[in-house]
Amino acid sequence: MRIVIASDHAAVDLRLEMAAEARELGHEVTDLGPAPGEALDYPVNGARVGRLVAAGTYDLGLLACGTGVGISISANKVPGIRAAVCSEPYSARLSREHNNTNVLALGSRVVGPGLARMIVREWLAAEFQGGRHARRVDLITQIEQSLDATAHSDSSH
Ligand SMILES: O=C(CO)[C@H](O)[C@H](O)[C@H](O)COP(=O)(O)O
Repeated sequence: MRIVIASDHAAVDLRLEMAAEARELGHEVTDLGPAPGEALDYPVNGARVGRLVAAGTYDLGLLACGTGVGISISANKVPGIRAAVCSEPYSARLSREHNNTNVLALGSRVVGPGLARMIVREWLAAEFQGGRHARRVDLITQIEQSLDATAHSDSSH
């Protein structure tokens, strides 16, 4: 898959680790930086990755900042982006299988390099399961499009 990756200044080392894992798994990875020592505010790269994935230039995005929170919030402001910040592999896998996430964010001050690689591996291996999950992801899209569908939705199983 075509993957775009970026971070802020707080997560350069973790980003390089994540990129290496994705490349070792055979993915084509484009790294938007920043370079070590360069200061960069997380919304800038959260939005850049979000826009590139939403436009279809890349299939998936990987992000990292100190906690993964700020950069995932930023990516999620781009319509079409479902970014999840994860600190263990189970949520990462389920975020793909159930929520069809297209961006994964990690925190360099939260997870170490080994765990980060495991989370990235799990997320990239997982596939959206569709079915009842597709209905829910469609509802998320409708919220994004201000259609207010959740106000009238049947929330039964
Ligand atoms: O945005 C964050 C929290 O969601 C990240 O942790 C940032 O990397 C952090 O705020 C950067 O802080 P710093 O003081 O500039 O290192």
